Amino acid sequence: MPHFCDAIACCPCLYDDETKIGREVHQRITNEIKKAKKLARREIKLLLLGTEEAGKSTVIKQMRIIHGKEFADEKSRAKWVQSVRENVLESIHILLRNLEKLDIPLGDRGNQEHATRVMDAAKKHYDASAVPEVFHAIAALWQDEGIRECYRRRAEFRFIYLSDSSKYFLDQVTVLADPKYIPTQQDILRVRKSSTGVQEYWFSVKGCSFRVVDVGGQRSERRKWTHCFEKVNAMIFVASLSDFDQELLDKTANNYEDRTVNRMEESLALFNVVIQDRFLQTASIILLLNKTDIFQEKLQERNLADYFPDYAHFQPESQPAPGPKKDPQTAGQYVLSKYMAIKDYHVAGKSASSSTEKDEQGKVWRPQPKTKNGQLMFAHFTCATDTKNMKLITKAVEDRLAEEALSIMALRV
Ligand SMILES: Nc1nc2c(ncn2[C@@H]2O[C@H](COP(=O)(O)OP(=O)(O)OP(=O)(O)O)[C@@H](O)[C@H]2O)c(=O)[nH]1
Ligand SMILES: [Mg+2]
Repeated sequence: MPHFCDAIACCPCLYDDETKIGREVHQRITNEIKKAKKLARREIKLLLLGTEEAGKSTVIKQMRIIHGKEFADEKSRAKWVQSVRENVLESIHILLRNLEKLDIPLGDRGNQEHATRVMDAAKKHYDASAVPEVFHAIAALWQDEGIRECYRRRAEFRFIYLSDSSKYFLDQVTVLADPKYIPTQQDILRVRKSSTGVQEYWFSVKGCSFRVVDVGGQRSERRKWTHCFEKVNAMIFVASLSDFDQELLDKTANNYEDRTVNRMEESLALFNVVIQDRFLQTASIILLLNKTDIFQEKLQERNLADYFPDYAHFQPESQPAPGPKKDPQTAGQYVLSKYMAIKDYHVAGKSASSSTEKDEQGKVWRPQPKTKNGQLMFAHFTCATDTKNMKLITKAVEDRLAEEALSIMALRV
C-alpha cells in the first residue's frame, strides 16, 4: 500500500510531521464519533401516552421536580400564576353552568351579582387587573350554599366536568388573589392545562440520559402521536382510575354520538391500539394506574359495578373470596386485570390472568413481567400529585430502564 507521501509524490521526510498530525486528528475525530454513538445508545427514550387528563404531564412535572431542576426557585414558579388563576375561574364557571343545569338556586340571592361578574370574566381573556374584584366574587360564591350543593352533586354533571384540582384551588381562593402570590410546587402539580403538540424533557440517571416525550391525550391530538413512536425504549401508559364514572367529552365531534363513550373504556381501547403498534413492539411497557386518591374517594359514593357490571363477580387471584366492593385494592386489581387481559391477549399462548405482588409499603403492585420479543410490562398504582409516592415509582422505573440499557450496551461493546 503506498505511503500517504508517496501518493502525492514528494519527499516523505518533508511531510512526516504533518502526516503524524493528520493521523492524530483522524484518530481524535474517530474517537469522538465513537463516544457520540455510545452516548446516543445510552439515551433512553420514554414516551408517555394515555387519554386526556390521565396525568401524563403531572408525571413529567414530578420527574422534573425529583431530578431537582424545576420549580425550585420563585422565579420559575411565578410563571404559573396565570394558569392557577385561570383554573380557579374555570372551576367556578363550570359550577355556575351546572347550577343552572341541575336547577339549584343560589343560597344567597345577593350572590347573583357575583355570579354575573364571574360569568362575564370567564368569557373574556385573562385580565390581571380584574383579579381582585373577580376573586372577591369567586370567594363569596364558593361559600354559597347553592354552589356547595352543586359541588356535592358533581357526579351528576354531564360533559362539563370540574377539574380534579378544583376544590384544592377554590379552598385557597383568597391566597391566590394576593398580588404577592407565588405558586408552590404542589400548586403547579395541581394545575390543569391540556397539552398540545409534542414536548420533550431531558434528565440523566446512572449515566444514562433520559428523553421524556409528552403528548396531548385529547382525540384531536392523537394524530400527532405516530411521529414520536420511533426508537422508543419504554412507553409509559397513564390511565386514570377515577375515569370509570365519566363520559368522554369530545370537543372535536360534530355530532353528539361519540359523547357517550365511558372514559375508562376509551382508555382501555386506546391501550389496545398502542400496544399493537409495530414501532412499540420492542419497547418496555409501564402502566401507571393513576389518581388512586380520587378513585378511593369515588368508590365510597359510586358503585363501580354500575359502570362495569362484571366487577360484581370479580375475585382477585390473591383473594380467597370476593372482597368488599368499595375496597380500593379490590377495585384497583379489577381495573388492572382489564389492562392485563388486553396485554395477555396480544401475547401468544397466555391466558388472561396475571399474578401480582405488593411492595414494602403495600401500595404498589407489580405484575410479573410478561415477555414478547423481549417486551416487558410493569404496572404501578400511582397518585401523580404525591411527590413521595412518585419518587418511589420513578426511581423503580428509571433504575430498571437504566439497567436494561446498560446491559444491552455491555452486550454491544
Ligand atoms: N388528585 C389528583 N389529581 C391528579 C392526579 N394526577 C393528575 N392529577 C390532576 O389531573 C389534572 C390533569 O393532569 P394532566 O397531567 O394535565 O393530564 P394529561 O394526561 O397530561 O392531560 P392532556 O395533556 O390533556 O393529555 C391536573 O389538574 C392534575 O393536577 C392524581 O393522581 N391525583
Ligand atoms: Mg398533558
